Amino acid sequence: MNYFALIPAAGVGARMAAGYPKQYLPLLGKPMLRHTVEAFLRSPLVAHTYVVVSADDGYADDVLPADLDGVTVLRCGGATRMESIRNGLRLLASRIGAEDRVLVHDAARPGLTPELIEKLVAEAGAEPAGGLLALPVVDTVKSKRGGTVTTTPRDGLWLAQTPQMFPSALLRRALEEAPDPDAITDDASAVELLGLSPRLVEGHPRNLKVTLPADIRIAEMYLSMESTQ
Ligand SMILES: Nc1ccn([C@@H]2O[C@H](COP(=O)(O)OP(=O)(O)OP(=O)(O)O)[C@@H](O)[C@H]2O)c(=O)n1
Ligand SMILES: C[C@](O)(CO)[C@H](O)COP(=O)(O)O
Repeated sequence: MNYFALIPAAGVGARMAAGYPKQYLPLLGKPMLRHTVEAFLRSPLVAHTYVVVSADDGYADDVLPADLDGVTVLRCGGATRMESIRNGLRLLASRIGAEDRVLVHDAARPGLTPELIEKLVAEAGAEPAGGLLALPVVDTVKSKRGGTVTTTPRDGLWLAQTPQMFPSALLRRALEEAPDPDAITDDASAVELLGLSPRLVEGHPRNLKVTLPADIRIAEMYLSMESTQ
């Protein structure tokens, strides 16, 4: 069994509003996507990394040149994150075996480390339903429906991170059969819809998703620190 990384990197970064896709923003002088890919290139567990970009992407060839070993750029991005992943899996059907594990990881989470990849694989590599990094909720959680505000018990609540790792055949089936792919914001939820429970593996705050302008400084702070502890 081999482990492959699949990185959706075809988003436009509307909430970042940088004027170009946020995965190419410099963090400590290096493009975000390059930080993200390097976490997988540094991991001895990962056989190969595939990055999905949009067909008209004008940045990826500079950030991930063709002579960079261990990574392949696929120009098959879709209109949503789910579509980009599904298109990537379709292209890779002959290269990734049914029981091989696919680690889907957002380009926009550059704080991932080889140690976090190793932890995910150690704790969920043998799980038939796969697993994902996630963080237990530590704040008090409020719900607002119309004008009514209530407090939701935080026991058992987790915030999903990536990588999210599944046997490739299971992930393919989950994404192909998802009734409303637009409503699915992570891969695990497609697997949950098949009646399965992916394992939650505690991640780390450094693996934040860079979404808003304020996240850039936080990501740079974590990237300047060596340890995940
Ligand atoms: N059509 C899309 C949309 C998103 N993504 C990727 O999915 C990850 C998580 O998405 P998000 O943070 O929402 O990125 P964007 O869609 O770029 O951001 P926004 O929603 O603010 O436009 C990112 O690595 C993004 O590049 C993708 O591959 N294809
Ligand atoms: C996959 C994800 O990063 C898990 O937290 C998240 O669901 C992506 O969400 P977004 O709506 O694309 O920002």
